[in-house]
Amino acid sequence: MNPSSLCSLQTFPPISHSALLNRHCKPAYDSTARVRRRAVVCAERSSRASTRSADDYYATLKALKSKGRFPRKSLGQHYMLNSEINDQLAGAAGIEQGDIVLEIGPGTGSLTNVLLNSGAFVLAVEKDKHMAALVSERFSSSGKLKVLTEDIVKCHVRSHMSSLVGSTNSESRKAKVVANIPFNISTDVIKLFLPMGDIFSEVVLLLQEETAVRLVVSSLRTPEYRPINVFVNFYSEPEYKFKVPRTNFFPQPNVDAAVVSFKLKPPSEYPHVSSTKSFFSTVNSAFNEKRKMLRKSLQHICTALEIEEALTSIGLLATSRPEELTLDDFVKLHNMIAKD
Ligand SMILES: C[S@@+](CC[C@H](N)C(=O)[O-])C[C@H]1O[C@@H](n2cnc3c(N)ncnc32)[C@H](O)[C@@H]1O
Repeated sequence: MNPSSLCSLQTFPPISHSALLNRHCKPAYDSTARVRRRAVVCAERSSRASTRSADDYYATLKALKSKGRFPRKSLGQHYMLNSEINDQLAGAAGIEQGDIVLEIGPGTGSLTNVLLNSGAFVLAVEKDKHMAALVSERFSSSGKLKVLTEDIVKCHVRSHMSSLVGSTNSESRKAKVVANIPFNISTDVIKLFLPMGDIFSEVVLLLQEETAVRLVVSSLRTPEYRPINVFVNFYSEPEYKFKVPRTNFFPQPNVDAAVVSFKLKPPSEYPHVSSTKSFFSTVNSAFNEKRKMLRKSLQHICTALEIEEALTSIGLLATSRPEELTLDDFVKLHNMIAKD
């Protein structure tokens, strides 16, 4: 087994917030101390091998302490301790020299480091002003990082990206989003970025595993199939990449994570609907009362008879329920019954 595969098996025990801020804090158990010592050896080996500074457990604590910070739950601050996973995240997005990458929530900069080392120009959007300052200072000499202290959900992504693409002369290549995001803004981030296939080619996210499965694997006729699945498939080709056990984060969350890549469709490849607003409003209405047949739940759009006729003309049962329709079925149904 080579040293890098040893690193990937490394687990990191949780530590209390008070211990984090305590200068003289010592691990409570011998076994914990051994695990942590191994983590440091591993990090030293990989930094010797790759000339990258490691973002291991101790480096993360040190970085946080330098700003007098401890992880905030409200901001979903679970920092990545395993640089191999950051390498794999960047690898999943195929990051290469000259790419423009938007990173959401750089935190201490462990992923930012990998992205910059891959030759990308990074626009990092960080809500926590202390972490934004930390990451700016850390990479101040790179000349390839711009940090915005903003909430990504309220950020004017398009205008920031267009000024960046202009200034870095990369008009021909689309940008990418690569991020380990707080779990509580996953849906907002997906709704914000998936319809941006005109400026981004892919969005690679580290999500809560359950969310990752729900977005990518949920299939027809299962209780998990929801309007968000129709949305995701409308704008992208999603792929579940790999699971990331919770032990790789500090502090350790209560759930595992997983990496998902969304290859964004260019607008010319979106399914043809008269209006996306009216399409998604139809899909949402269909799922509002999931147990109801579409001929009932869509009666605010047209009569039950018209819905039955539309369903049978596209090869579906007149009694169909929403969880039985693929994206393509919804598109056909909408185009037959929509009034706009
Ligand atoms: C899960 S941590 C990941 C940190 C770092 N990328 C890593 O992998 O260790 C999430 C980061 O997102 C930041 N954050 C939380 N909510 C945000 C928001 N709405 N907009 C931008 N950044 C946010 C947090 O402050 C934190 O730094």
